[in-house]
Amino acid sequence: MVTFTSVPSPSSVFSAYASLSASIMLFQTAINQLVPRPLQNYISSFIKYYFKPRSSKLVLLIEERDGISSNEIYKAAEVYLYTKIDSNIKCLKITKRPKEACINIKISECEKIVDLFEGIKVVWRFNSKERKRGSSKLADDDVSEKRYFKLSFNKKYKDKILRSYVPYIIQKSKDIKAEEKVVKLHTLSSISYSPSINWESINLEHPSTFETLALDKNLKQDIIEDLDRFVRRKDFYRKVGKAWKRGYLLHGPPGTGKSSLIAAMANYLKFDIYDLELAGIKRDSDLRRLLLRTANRSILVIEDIDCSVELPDRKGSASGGRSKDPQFTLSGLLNFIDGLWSSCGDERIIIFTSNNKDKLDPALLRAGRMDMHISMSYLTAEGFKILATNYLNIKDHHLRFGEIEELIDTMNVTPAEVAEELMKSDDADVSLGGLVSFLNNKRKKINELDDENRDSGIDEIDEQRKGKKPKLDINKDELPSSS
Ligand SMILES: Nc1ncnc2c1ncn2[C@@H]1O[C@H](COP(=O)(O)OP(=O)(O)OP(=O)(O)O)[C@@H](O)[C@H]1O
Ligand SMILES: [Mg+2]
Repeated sequence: MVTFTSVPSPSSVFSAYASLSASIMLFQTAINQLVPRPLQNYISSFIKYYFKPRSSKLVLLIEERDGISSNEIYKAAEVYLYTKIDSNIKCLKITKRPKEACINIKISECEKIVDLFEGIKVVWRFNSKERKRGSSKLADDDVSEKRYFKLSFNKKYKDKILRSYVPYIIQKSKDIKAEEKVVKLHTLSSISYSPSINWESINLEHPSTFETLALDKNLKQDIIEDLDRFVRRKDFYRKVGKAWKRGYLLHGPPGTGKSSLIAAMANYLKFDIYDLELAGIKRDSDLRRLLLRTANRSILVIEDIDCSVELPDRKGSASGGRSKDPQFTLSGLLNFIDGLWSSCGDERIIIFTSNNKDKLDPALLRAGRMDMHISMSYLTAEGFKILATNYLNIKDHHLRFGEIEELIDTMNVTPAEVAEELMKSDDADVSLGGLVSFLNNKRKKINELDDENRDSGIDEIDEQRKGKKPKLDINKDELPSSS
């Protein structure tokens, strides 16, 4: 809640005010004898109102609470002002609640913070008043504190401050909080056969980011742009009547970075991950409950979707306890998710991963289902350089890069295989030497296999083993472009 108060400006107007008050008193004495009392009062208040000196300052009172609900502007100001604490401040308040991890630092009552917004000077002060709740018979500790900020500035900027500065502070505090947010990984609780299957969470400590991912740089750029577009399109989704969600299908051989990409996306957006292991779910009611308990601004992940839906105990066998239920199919699951998501929840991302796109249910591949199909391919020379920077801190070039890049270009090797070699020693020369041996051995094995195939009359050498990289397969099922 914001309230306005006019405040007399101290020095310049004070003397004028004093002499004016004296004249008013003289005038009052003179008319005291002539004019009846009620009329006197009226005239006096009329004169005081019109001759009172006007202040150029306006103060906004920003109270912590508005009735029983909290005041968003107050909370935002607390977060924002923390970033404005500088060396001029001499007195700060620090607090820490028992369950909090870090110390909260706030400005204290004796301090003021001066801020500049588009050339306008504003001054912030913090105030608090103790007040007893209810009757005077209450115990001493039943005292509440009324806390508020006073934001003062020249009143000619009232509109600018209300229309631009206050929204700016709210947005800024949201950005600061988003930056500080710790991303969580939610997994199904270990008592998987209990009827009360639920999510449990830990901090996602996966360090993967888009910088550390060994991926084609155009593909990386495409993914980042797609995510950015998605999060800023709230109004657009509403306008076209689509649920604000986005689906990605990541497919590619094991060790090409599908899980690492999911972690990078979560770290980039600061979205929590819900890792839904379908094998742990026995009842549709559990699935529905779990999905309903996922939060907004989150990523729902179903890994190895081609395997998950073919579990024997999901097919209605007695052991699965679903013998009378209709078969649990992928399309059923997708419809279920679609239905729930269309009716509740905002800013949701769903990601399916698969090692084999050919095995996938057509329901998943049909147009409009997954918005973006991302093929995670084998390592390229460009990707190798990213891994060398990550693991060995080599930023420019190394003597062994030439032969390594040549080998990588002629065979399918996963980033995971190369990463494992690069971790074997802190010494770059030793690690890269080990990698060259590993790649040469792999090359030799591929050649031997090719020879065997040729001898047994198989002309057509499998493209994968021959060394061709799968092409990037970005199947964007884009929404119409927004204005
Ligand atoms: N593209 C990549 N960029 C950087 N590191 C990678 C990449 N791919 C794999 N790695 C490394 O290999 C490890 C395994 O990769 P990840 O688990 O992401 O592969 P995956 O495709 O999910 O494999 P799977 O199909 O077996 O689940 C990662 O922890 C990471 O160290
Ligand atoms: Mg994985």
